[in-house]
Amino acid sequence: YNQPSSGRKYDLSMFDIGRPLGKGKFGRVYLAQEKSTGFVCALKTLYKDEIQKGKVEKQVRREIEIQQHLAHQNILRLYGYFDDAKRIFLILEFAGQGELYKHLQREEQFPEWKASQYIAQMAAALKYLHKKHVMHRDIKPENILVGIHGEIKISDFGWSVHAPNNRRQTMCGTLDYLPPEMLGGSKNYNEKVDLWSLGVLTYEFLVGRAPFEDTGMMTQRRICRAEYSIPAFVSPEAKDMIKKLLVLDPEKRITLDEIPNHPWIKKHCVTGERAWNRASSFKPR
Ligand SMILES: Cc1nn(C)cc1-c1nc2c(-c3cnn(Cc4cccc(C(=O)N5CCN(C)CC5)c4)c3)c(Cl)cnc2[nH]1
Repeated sequence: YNQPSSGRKYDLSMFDIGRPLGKGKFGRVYLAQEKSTGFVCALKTLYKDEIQKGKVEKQVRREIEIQQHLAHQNILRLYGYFDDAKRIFLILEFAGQGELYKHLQREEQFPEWKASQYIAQMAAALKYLHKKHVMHRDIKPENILVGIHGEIKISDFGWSVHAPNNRRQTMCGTLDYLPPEMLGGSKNYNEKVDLWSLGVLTYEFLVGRAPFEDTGMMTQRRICRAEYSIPAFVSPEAKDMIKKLLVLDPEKRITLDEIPNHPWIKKHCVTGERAWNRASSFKPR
């Protein structure tokens, strides 16, 4: 296929709309096929009145502006967008295995080899983002999709901004993933916020719940003190990785460059021959 390009002008009549794939706060996502090329994509519809009511025009504009200029295998592509009287349409990459949080709910916990490969892919995507001085700021399972080959793809750039950021953000949704430096509305933080969230994500992949999960105020207090415990079934290498990400001082967190060489990543990283064997012996569950 030749994929849609952001230079072209699109309208709804150019797509055959398929089944709904999911829904979010401001609209739904549909499976769609671009008629002239047969290209399969995900069409995300956002209702303009909902966006105005939710006062998130700036966020949507930023999501489009940022995601449109990104091209990485672990970041969901935004090929283009168009609008009609009532709706904005985002032409997104179709992720063949859907939403990661549903996989995590079904499996409860991921085996260490799978969690390790997911975190290696997240680190590669974040390294690409940070090189462009973009910080995501909302890394969590609900914002990650799974591609047809089981690779993960960061989606939903509604909270991403260009770093460094000194704008106050009203937070909604769970506090579980917020780093200490973003709590209490402090303004000056940088890309290292994504490293803390990567630590929370690693913990949740392996344990099946977030490390600071608690009632409102208690969650904030436990985050600010980095108060969490890791169950005994978690391997020493994985424990070490979590400990090196969930560090209060952003400057003391393990860096994205160091992650690929960490024992927990090297132990499960599958490349070359072994990757081929694993893939060819794959038996669907
Ligand atoms: C389902 C499914 N099954 N299979 C086999 C494949 C899929 C599939 N889904 C997608 C989806 C998809 C669909 N819904 N969603 C969830 C969704 C839908 C609409 C909006 C949101 C949303 O607002 N988000 C903001 C809040 N954060 C937390 C969250 C984001 C969020 C994403 C996309 Cl975008 C691309 N490819 C897909 N492939």
